[in-house]
Amino acid sequence: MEVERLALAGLVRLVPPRLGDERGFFSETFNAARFRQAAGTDTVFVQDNQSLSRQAGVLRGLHGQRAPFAQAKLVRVTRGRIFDVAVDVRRASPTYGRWAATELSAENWAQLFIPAGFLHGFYTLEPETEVQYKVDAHYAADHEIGVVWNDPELGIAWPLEGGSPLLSDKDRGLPTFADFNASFA
Ligand SMILES: Cc1cn([C@H]2C[C@H](O)[C@@H](COP(=O)(O)OP(=O)(O)O[C@H]3O[C@@H](C)C(=O)[C@@H](O)[C@H]3O)O2)c(=O)[nH]c1=O
Repeated sequence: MEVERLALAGLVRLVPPRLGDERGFFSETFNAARFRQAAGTDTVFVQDNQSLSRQAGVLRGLHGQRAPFAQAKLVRVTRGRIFDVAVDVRRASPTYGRWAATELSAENWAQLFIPAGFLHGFYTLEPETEVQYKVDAHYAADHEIGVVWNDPELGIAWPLEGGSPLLSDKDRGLPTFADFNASFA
């Protein structure tokens, strides 16, 4: 397994091996023991999620959940390609408010582990993009938190292609990072 630690502590990019033969390939996309060793975490996942985005230029994010339902996520792409982003909103973190990104695709087979305490979002770079991710806490609608994708203070360099991204109504209405911070004051 290829393991790369990204610039923000705890963020890990993993590429599990693919064993190819004339039929195609086989891959252990999640192996608890190998994952624990590679990511250096005791995370126990309790829910698997999948989304399909019909077109390139769909943006979902930036999302998280408040304690006690904060979620660590292990994200991968089984069809298409995304620009995947994590924003550090761990209150005591020296990198609070900083973001990191990596490309995940069905082709590169990479996964991103995002610890609890980050916001997560992605932008689809191809049509019919299928994202699958494991989370370590159940969905809790009344504990959802978020920040608007284009917040100027965060300054995420989304690789926008062809104008405005396609967003949900909920994501269009997310607060700025300043308002998000004020809600903790
Ligand atoms: C996230 C989630 C949503 N839902 C429901 C709520 C709603 O009716 C429908 C679609 O939800 P959303 O619009 O929030 O879906 P989406 O915008 O794809 O939200 C996801 O975005 C990415 C970036 C993440 O990191 C995820 O954790 C999640 O927040 O699915 C669940 O039932 N369980 C879940 O775990």
